Amino acid sequence: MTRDDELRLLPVYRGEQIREAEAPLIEAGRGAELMRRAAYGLADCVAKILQRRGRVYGATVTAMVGSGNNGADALYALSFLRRRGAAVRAVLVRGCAHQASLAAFQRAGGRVVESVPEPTEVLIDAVVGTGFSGDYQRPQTPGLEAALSTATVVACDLPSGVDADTGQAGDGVISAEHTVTFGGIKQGLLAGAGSHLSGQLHTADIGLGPHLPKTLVRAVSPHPAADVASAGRGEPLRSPASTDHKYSRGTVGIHAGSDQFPGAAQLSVGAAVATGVGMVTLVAPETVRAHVVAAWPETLGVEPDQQGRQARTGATVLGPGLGNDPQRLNEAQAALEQCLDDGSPCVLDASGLQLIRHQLHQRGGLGHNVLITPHLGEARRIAGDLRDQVLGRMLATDGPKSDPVEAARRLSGSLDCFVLLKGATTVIAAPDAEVLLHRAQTHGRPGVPGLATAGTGDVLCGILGALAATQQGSWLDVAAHAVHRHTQAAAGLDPRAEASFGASALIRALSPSAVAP
Ligand SMILES: NC(=O)C1=CN([C@@H]2O[C@H](COP(=O)(O)OP(=O)(O)OC[C@H]3O[C@@H](n4cnc5c(N)ncnc54)[C@H](OP(=O)(O)O)[C@@H]3O)[C@@H](O)[C@H]2O)[C@@H](O)CC1
Ligand SMILES: Nc1ncnc2c1ncn2[C@@H]1O[C@H](COP(=O)(O)OP(=O)(O)O)[C@@H](O)[C@H]1O
Repeated sequence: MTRDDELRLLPVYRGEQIREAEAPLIEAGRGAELMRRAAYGLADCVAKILQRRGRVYGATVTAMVGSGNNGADALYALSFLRRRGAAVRAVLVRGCAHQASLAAFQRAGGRVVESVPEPTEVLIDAVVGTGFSGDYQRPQTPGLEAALSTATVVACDLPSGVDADTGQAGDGVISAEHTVTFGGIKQGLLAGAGSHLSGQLHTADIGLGPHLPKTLVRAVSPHPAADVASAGRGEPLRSPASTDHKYSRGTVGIHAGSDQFPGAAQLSVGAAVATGVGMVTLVAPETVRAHVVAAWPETLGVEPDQQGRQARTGATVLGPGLGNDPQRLNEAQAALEQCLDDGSPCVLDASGLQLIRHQLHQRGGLGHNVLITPHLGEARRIAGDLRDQVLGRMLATDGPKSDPVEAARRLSGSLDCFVLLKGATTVIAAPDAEVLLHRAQTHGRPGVPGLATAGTGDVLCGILGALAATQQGSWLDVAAHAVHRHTQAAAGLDPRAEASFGASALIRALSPSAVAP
């Protein structure tokens, strides 16, 4: 287990990087050893699932086996399971299979079948792994659909038909409850559709460690693969010193809310207060301030035209609920320019993202003190402003070029700022091409769907502002902690992922002792 203020960072690879790492070992004649280790890892995971369901001896395990090495891993895994007394079956989806593994499977007592037998307790999906290309059609094997409603599905390396790099997947891909991935976590298991199709992730160490390249992409954990030997630790959060006063602890200024959207200010301010910060200043019109200060009396309210006379805050949040009021946007523009001049951390969210276009004209980019936090739709609008069609295609939800990881990286490079692309997996990209992926999950399983509700982005802004004001790390570390806290609070509120809470409940979950609005 990690401490709350500490994050595990796990390396994440593209399929090609794993293949390159395997190549010297295969050339040295160690391909069979890699495969045995992969198969052992898969069999071990399946055996644990069977033990939880009852017992391994006598259980039925069926694999959908393709003609490449991915299918071979499954055939060897079935041979291991046969030795522990399981009844093992293989459907040869392409009519043929890797010869040595098929021979071993049959020697062990496994049976090749034409349909998925009933009952099948665990179904292994091993049609295609990193060798996948083109379109994927789900096998039309008799009994498969029936088995999918009762069996636990375990994907071998990655669900068949998921792109190992982008996570893109067609309709036919079978959703796995578990994926046992070999050598290192593939990007496609955490991005795009792959992030929810892959289920709970397990990493089998097949000895590639010294051959794996340094990767610029890492996953923010905890998740069950946190036992990966190469896991690193993120910067821990700094607690306030006993000698701190409110100014030295860190102050955040939030430009949020309008007559149309006063609630956004309340959510951002409340989240900043609950996260913990020396002082929260809200820059907003009187009607909004009255509303927010009634809920959070510790807030310092400032009239927008007085903002220049206030002491500067350590971090600034610009955007939640500002709407399209030109005056409010001009005020936010002035605050942004001040941040760009003094280099203090600044978050641009929601309406604040409209300020980007002007800055591009003026300065050609934003700067490394700025973090923008678009969701996919907002990122597509920015791609339009940039007239970047390639980026637009990468940001399509399910188009052939959809690639959220590369999209966030490209946006970060174009704007010369940090990018936090929100979604079920949040992608945090730095201008130097480093990327952190945070898959929202509950007990290791993908999905905190309760976050899909209006106002949770405003809460995230408040957390980001408070952490930026009180921490010294780079935006990459601060944003990872913020997204993690946000998701943990939601998962804690909603352990069964029933999506039954509103954004204001998240604030109380961040700090139960914060005054309830
Ligand atoms: N290298 C190693 O030693 C190690 C590799 N390891 C394992 O190997 C996996 C990679 O194995 P791989 O390279 O054999 O590719 P793989 O994923 O089995 O796919 C090739 C097969 O898929 C088929 N196919 C392709 N596209 C398709 C489609 N659209 N729809 C349907 N089928 C399609 C293609 O058929 P074809 O089109 O050529 O007839 C071919 O038969 C990797 O994920 C890991 O599990 C581990 O054991 C560690 C050691
Ligand atoms: N299905 C989901 N699973 C996990 N997190 C989600 C999901 N949908 C949305 N989120 C998270 O919820 C937040 C929503 O932010 P945003 O769309 O800006 O909301 P709003 O503008 O209404 O406050 C983001 O942090 C996003 O990552």
